[in-house]
Amino acid sequence: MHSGKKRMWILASILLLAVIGYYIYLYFEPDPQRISYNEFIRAVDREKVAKVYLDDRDLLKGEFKDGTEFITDNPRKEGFKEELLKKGIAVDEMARQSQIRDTGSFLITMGVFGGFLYFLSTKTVKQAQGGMGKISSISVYPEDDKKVTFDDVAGIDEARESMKDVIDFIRNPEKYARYGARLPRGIILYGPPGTGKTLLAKAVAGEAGVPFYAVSGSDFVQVYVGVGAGRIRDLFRKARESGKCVIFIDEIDALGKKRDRGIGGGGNDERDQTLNALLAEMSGFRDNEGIVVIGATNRLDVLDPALLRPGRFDRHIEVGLPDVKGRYEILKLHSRGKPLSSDVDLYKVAQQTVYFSGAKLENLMNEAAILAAKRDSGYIEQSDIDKAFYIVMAGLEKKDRSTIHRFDREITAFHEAGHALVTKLIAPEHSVSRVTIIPSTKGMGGFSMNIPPDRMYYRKRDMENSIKIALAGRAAEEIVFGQDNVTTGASNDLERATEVLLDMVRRFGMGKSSGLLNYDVLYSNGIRQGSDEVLRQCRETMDLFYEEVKGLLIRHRYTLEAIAKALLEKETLDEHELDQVIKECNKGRETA
Ligand SMILES: Nc1ncnc2c1ncn2[C@@H]1O[C@H](COP(=O)(O)OP(=O)(O)OP(=O)(O)O)[C@@H](O)[C@H]1O
Ligand SMILES: [Zn+2]
Repeated sequence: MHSGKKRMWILASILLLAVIGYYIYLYFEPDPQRISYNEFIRAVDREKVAKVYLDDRDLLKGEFKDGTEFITDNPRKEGFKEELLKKGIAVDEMARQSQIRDTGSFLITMGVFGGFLYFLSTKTVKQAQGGMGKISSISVYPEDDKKVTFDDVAGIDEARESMKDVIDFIRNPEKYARYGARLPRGIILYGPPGTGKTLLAKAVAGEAGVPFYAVSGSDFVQVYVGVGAGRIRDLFRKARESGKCVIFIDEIDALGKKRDRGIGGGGNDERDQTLNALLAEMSGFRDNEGIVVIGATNRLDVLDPALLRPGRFDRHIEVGLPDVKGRYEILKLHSRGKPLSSDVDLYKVAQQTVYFSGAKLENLMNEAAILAAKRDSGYIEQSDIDKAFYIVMAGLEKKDRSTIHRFDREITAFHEAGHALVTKLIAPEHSVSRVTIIPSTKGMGGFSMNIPPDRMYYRKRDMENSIKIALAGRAAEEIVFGQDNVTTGASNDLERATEVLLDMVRRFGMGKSSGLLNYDVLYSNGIRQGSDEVLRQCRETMDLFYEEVKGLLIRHRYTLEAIAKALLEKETLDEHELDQVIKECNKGRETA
């Protein structure tokens, strides 16, 4: 929006200047003298006329050989042009000035021209934002919205510290040159979406007080060979003109993906050219230039090694999901300027938002603020944050719950009860901070918030448990409602379970018969034979786990039903309430 407005203003100023300029020109230009047709004929005979502008209007304009202009009546007769030409007079049928003279048509011309300019600029900006236009140049503007500093970045302290050096490099490149230090030219920030990579890059520019140029890698991948490379050169030329600066390339994997070494790995010419252009531009920096290129990607391991070599993007900084303390800091930051009621405990919110990225946390506080504003009671309360939590997790709560089929509610209750109960039984170190059957517009029936303890490494057991917990929803459905009544509600669960299992077998050497090989490495070297074995192993293990979970739930069916019943009643259970239900059941069993 911002830059669009700016463009409009620039456009308007150009038009205004052009109109003013035109009138000044009119004012100073001597009026051509009006001569009669006879005078004109005489002048022609005496070979005084150099040029005639011919069209089919009443008057025609011409130039004498001494450069002065005249106007006379246009005879509009056939053969007139030929007569003139025979006498050595130039005839111009484009009717240059006479047309432009006409201010109306002049304005139209300018309008069209301006519109064209405007069209061009919007188009290129769209491209910079991820469009797929095919114009060879790319427009980048240093972003001039509110300056971002390190104060705007919270909860990712390590990444922030690493970036502090970079600011000093940009500010004092001479200092480092004096010591013969090679400056980092390229830095890769990698980590999950929404963790603040863009924010961090912006903050570096903000702190160093230099312009920030942002593009996306996908803008450079074009259909036509050579276009992307041209754009890279454009970008760097622009950046160099401004001296010191930060160039940010989001989604750098789009142009620097590993080349496929597998069967038929011909590669992609266009992408290679673009990548080569980027590398060439980067090695073209002088060390004291103070230009730093920051690339961002979700995965470091997919990048072409050529990109990561020394002298290129040789600094790799992880920007991970924030831990509890980090989440707390981010929540505090995004509560600035928001009136929080005294019942809000941000630390508790931080505890309940495991796996939330900075972007999600920002979103959470924003949704809470919107809810509070709708209520208009002066403060954001804990209940607003709770509601916002569901909105962020699963889209808006469905307004009209009465329309939900009773059967749906029941099956959801058992599904979620299954997840919760199996967690409590096999992985008591997890906390189950919420279980709910409140449906969402995104179609998720309900969910349970399952928080594994923060650990550096995960044991095989932990991974197996997370698979079993994921399978428990479907298992509960099957036990209670029968095999024919299981629902599609488990699709996310199965996806997650499959991912974990595949990782175990393929990457971590945890499969029973698949050995310690890393199958990703095998595949990327063109060895494909193992995949049947991996698949067989995965299926076998999954079936085994599923039977195990079913057995577990059958043995604890009484508790399962109790949890489901409590869910149907209250819709949401927190950890304490869940523990309470389970305890009651155990007591009942002992006395019975
Ligand atoms: N560490 C953080 N501290 C404060 N705010 C954050 C943080 N991380 C994310 N945010 C908020 O989320 C928004 C989006 O983050 P940003 O665009 O920087 O993420 P990203 O890692 O670049 O994501 P993507 O990989 O999707 O491009 C930021 O503008 C900010 O409001
Ligand atoms: Zn589930």
